[in-house]
Amino acid sequence: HDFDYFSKQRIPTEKPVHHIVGNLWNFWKQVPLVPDFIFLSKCLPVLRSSGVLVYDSRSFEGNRPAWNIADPDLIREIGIKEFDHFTDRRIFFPLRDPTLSKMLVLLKGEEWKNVRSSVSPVFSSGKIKKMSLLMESCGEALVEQLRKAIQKSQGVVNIRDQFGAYTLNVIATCAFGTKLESLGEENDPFTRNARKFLADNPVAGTPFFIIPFVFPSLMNVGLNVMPMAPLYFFRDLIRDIMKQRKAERNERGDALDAMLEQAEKEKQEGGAEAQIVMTDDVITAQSILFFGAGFDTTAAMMTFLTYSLALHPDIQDRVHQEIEKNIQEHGGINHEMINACVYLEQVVQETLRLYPPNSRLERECTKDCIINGMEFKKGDFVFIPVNAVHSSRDYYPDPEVFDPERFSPEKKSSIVTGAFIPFGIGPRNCIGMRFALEEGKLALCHLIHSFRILKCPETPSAAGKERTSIAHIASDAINATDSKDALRKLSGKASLWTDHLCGEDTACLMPFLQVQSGRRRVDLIFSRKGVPMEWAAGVFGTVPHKKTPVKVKLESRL
Ligand code: HEM
Repeated sequence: HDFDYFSKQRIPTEKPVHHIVGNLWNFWKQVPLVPDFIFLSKCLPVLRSSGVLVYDSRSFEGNRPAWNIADPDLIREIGIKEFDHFTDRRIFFPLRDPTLSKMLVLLKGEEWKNVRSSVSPVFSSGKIKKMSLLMESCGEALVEQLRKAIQKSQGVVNIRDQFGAYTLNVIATCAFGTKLESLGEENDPFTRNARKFLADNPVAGTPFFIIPFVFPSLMNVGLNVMPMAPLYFFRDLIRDIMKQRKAERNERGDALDAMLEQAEKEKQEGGAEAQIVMTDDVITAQSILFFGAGFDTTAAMMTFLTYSLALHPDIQDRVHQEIEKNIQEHGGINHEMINACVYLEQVVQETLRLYPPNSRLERECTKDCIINGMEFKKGDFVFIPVNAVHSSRDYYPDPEVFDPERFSPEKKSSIVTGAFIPFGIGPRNCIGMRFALEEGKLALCHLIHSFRILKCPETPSAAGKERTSIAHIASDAINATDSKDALRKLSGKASLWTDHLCGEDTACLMPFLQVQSGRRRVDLIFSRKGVPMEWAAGVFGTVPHKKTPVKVKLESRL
């Protein structure tokens, strides 16, 4: 491997920490990575001028070079214009099961392209409208569930859990064609397996977790760090439901129906077995994937939106008024009604900007190419730090402020393409975006129509402030005279990842520290300083988690 790969292109590079595993060693051992801070402070001016931060990720990702791209122009080049050179993502955990390995996220090249275009019609606006009818009952069930919950706790609820149960119910209904009678009931096999499937990977935080990063080939020869039992449970469940569906031919209007319909269409159009993309295996794998990809992300969006409304009663009042007006006009909470809520859409967008559920986009270079004078080689990784881009002053004035006006019809067009990427970018963006927005907005309309959301003593301190207070620590550290020592003290055992770094903005540095460092120790470091923490899922970034309750008070409006 050419360790001067980036320096030859006059791009600053981070020095590797360990010859084989690099910084991943630190990720596991949770040792301080002070040089990272110094490296980053050197990079900042470069980053500011070019919008690109690059480091030799020999240290992070085995011996593969990785680019960190924070500049919207380049993000557009890679995500859209030069997509043919960046079609794939790295596969963390290859699944050898012939069915499960067909999940979109595990596919590359032509196979991905074929499955993606076959699955896309499942999320067409017509199909979403049908699924919306199924979601409506889940929204009503959520309100019921919340009413029960507030009776027990003087109105104070952990909305994260509540929304988790709701998204589980929606997926059960819309992807698995089954209904959860009792939201999230623990002894129900579906819920039990779902929890296992969506829980922390037990291997995370142990040395085994770095294996797929450093020795990906071992994963291909049978080593597995994923708990497989729940995946097999869902695989078998879907197969049974599919058999039943085919036999009964009774249409429910869910994603499974849409996929079966697509399979039928391909059979009629293509004829030969070999031309059918939407096979039973592909359908089964996607159903499970929708579950994994859509559960935490959507619950996060809903959690942070509700939380933001608790902190901003004026914004809440405006959303509420709009909802009531549209309920009147459209005869209830439904697909047409939520689409008429323009301000709600702004609030959703701003939530996704300030709290993007996926903090990193990833691409793998599939063909050598030169973009803006930079040489990308086949096999290079490209990382796009979503949170960093969304928190950059260059694209958002006062980025730490929750301000839905940024997305008003008048101002929206001035947002730079490539600087708002909560659902990714280009042909490999989130296939479930419309689904997520529909399910999220439906439930939020039910929630806001039925309850007033209030801040209470249990509510974590303001999200905006949280960032600011963390930013203070960061700027103290960066301005400290003996920076090395100050940083050592500050960082404790934190290792640094670049996902949340942007420009010279120290405020952005810290969420990245907060989020992307080994979780246990960072929790510790910040909680000792009285700084509230979001739960951090190691390399995967911030995802809402039951370990960090977000409590608000709900007061019935009806
Ligand atoms: C607020 C909720 C959600 C957010 C913020 C979100 C975000 C994302 C992001 C950032 C990506 C990567 C895109 C890229 O690399 O350019 C992605 C991919 C994906 N998402 Fe979502 N997602 C959400 C909900 C959902 C839902 C509900 C589903 C399914 C029903 C879903 C299914 C997928 C799938 C299958 C992919 C992989 C697409 C591919 O590789 O072709 N997501 N999502």
